[in-house]
Amino acid sequence: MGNITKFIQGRLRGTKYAVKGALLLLKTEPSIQVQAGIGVVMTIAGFYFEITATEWILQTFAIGLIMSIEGLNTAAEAIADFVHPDYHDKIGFIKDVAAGAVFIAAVTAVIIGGIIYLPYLL
Ligand SMILES: Nc1ncnc2c1ncn2[C@@H]1O[C@H](COP(=O)(O)OP(=O)(O)OP(=O)(O)O)[C@@H](O)[C@H]1O
Repeated sequence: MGNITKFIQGRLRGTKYAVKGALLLLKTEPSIQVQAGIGVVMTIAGFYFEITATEWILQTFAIGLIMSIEGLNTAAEAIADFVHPDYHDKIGFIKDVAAGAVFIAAVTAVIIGGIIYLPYLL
């Protein structure tokens, strides 16, 4: 088998696991389910207000940003619980900063949403 074929097969396998992980997140993580729901509502709002292409890009980016960081937060929490199931200050720090990253993404998304929709509403 050629190197290129092996390379493509490896990438396809990687994509399969990545899709599996994304579906796992959507099936099992309440936070991601809420964010996906908000993403659907914002997409409907985008069609309703007929937002511009640039606004679609910003909105899609904001939704993707928050959901991907939430996924990393879930992974960090799972690693923390696996390596140290008991209470520990370091585990608390790891979980707090991971949650802080999601918060920063959420604030960013709210600001982007405000910039896009306030002119349509006012
Ligand atoms: N093992 C631990 N040691 C120290 N502090 C912890 C530990 N587990 C949780 N905490 C503290 O409790 C907070 C919440 O932790 P938890 O694992 O319940 O996350 P969560 O935000 O509720 O998770 P989810 O995203 O699943 O809702 C952490 O941010 C941390 O401050």
